[in-house]
Amino acid sequence: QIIAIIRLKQWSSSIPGPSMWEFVWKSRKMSVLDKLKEVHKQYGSTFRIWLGKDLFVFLAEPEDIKTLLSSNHLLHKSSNYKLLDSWLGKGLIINGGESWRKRRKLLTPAFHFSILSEFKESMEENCRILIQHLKAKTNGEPFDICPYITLFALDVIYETAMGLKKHAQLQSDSLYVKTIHEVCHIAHRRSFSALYRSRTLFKFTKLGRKYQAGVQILHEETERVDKEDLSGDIKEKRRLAFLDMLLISQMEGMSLTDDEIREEVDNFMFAGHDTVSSAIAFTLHLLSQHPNIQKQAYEEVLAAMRDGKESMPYLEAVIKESLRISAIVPFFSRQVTEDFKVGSLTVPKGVNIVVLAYMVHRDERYYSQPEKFDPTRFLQDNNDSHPYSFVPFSAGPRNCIGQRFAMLELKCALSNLLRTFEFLPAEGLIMKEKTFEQYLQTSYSFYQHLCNGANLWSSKSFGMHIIECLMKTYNLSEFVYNVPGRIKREGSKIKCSDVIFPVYR
Ligand code: HEM
Repeated sequence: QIIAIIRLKQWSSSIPGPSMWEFVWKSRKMSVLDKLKEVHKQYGSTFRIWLGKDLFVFLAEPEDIKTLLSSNHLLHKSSNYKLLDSWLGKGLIINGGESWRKRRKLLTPAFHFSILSEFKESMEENCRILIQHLKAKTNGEPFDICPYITLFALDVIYETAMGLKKHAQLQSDSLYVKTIHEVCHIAHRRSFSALYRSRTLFKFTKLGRKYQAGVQILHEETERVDKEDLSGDIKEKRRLAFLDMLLISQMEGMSLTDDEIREEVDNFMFAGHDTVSSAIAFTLHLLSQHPNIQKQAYEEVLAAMRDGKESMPYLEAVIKESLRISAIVPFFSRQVTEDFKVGSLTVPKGVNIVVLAYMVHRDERYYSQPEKFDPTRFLQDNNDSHPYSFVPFSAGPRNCIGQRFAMLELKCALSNLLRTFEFLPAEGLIMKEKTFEQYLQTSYSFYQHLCNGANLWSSKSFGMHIIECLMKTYNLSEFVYNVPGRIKREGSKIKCSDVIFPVYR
């Protein structure tokens, strides 16, 4: 292995990129995405970063991305994904090669559009619950809408994956709901920490033990539903779910074992809730900042309801533009298992290649004023665009299997929410990305001290009080906050992910 690493070191010396020290040290002070943006600016659209013994080559050129994603040979995920294997096993997300191909073939019919319509009822019903909760909060005070949306998305995926109602929205203190949040947070933290990335060391840390205990709780829940489903014990059950389809295929002699089925359901639970809830939150956030766009979307939603039409092209463009700017999955990667030619590079076995969707979506050749939120980009026929300059769901054989499901859920949630509420930005807060991330780093302990047990955004006056204190302490002339989903500090009560002020229409 040492010889292989030395060879890769030699090969990578001709590719520009920062040293690991420079990257890790500097990204301590800013978000990883901002750091990648900076590296991209400095070194160009192909650059490399060594993280420990792993070499990552980043691509942000649509033509290179096309070569990579459309390959039928490059089907293995990078070493990064292994951090999740104790939870997700050999499910679709991290599995590779022939084993992945077999499972993907089995699971694809479960996402056929005729089956997806079965899930619409569950989405609508959960939207009604979400709206009831938000109505109760619209008393003139700004509040963080994110936790409500997360619970909504969790209920939808739980119901559609397992066929049962979780009622996360009604019982947010349930063990399963808490655990899934905790495990997601730990997995996120782990991927950016040199200490926690080591499997052996992680196991012995407090966080590692917490993670393992959480994974066990999640596995037990999926196994319980799986067994009950097999024995026909579930009284409450009434909807067809992904799990049923997997069980039917098992009965019909397809070769998925009980454990494999459990793994796939865990994968849907993971891939299907945080992505969708972040996308809804981002979109509402952007709409709250752009009242004219919100108005146009609202009018289209009303007209569609009046005319009994399903099609809402403007709302769809809003969603796409939001997915472009936010890039909910900002990068994803593959491991090269045999020499692979991409652009002018012949990438040797063992290298991880990363698609930097976040930067591709900001390529000025395809998106003029890329930071501007402008849904009309997706309404015009743009012959100059490149099909691989928009890859929120990835593309090619390993694209997102849940893409249609996600779009259906996004349209359902956003049309219902827009029909009922107007979303306003919280007063006094200006959105700027970078500064706040840097700012959080420096003021973390101060936040902990101030927030001490309270939800930062639970009341406007408390939020404003904290902001004033921070501004005074750090001698700042303006307070800025990040886009939703980017900043979620664990352990503290900081929740600046989405401060939106909904007004009941
Ligand atoms: C806005 C919402 C979503 C976004 C932006 C999104 C994005 C993505 C992306 C970029 C990938 C490729 C990741 C990679 O190559 O590492 C992916 C894969 C995947 N997604 Fe999604 N996703 C969304 C929602 C969903 C939903 C709702 C489900 C399930 C119901 C789902 C299930 C999966 C699965 C199972 C994979 C792995 C597919 C494979 O490798 O064969 N996703 N998603």
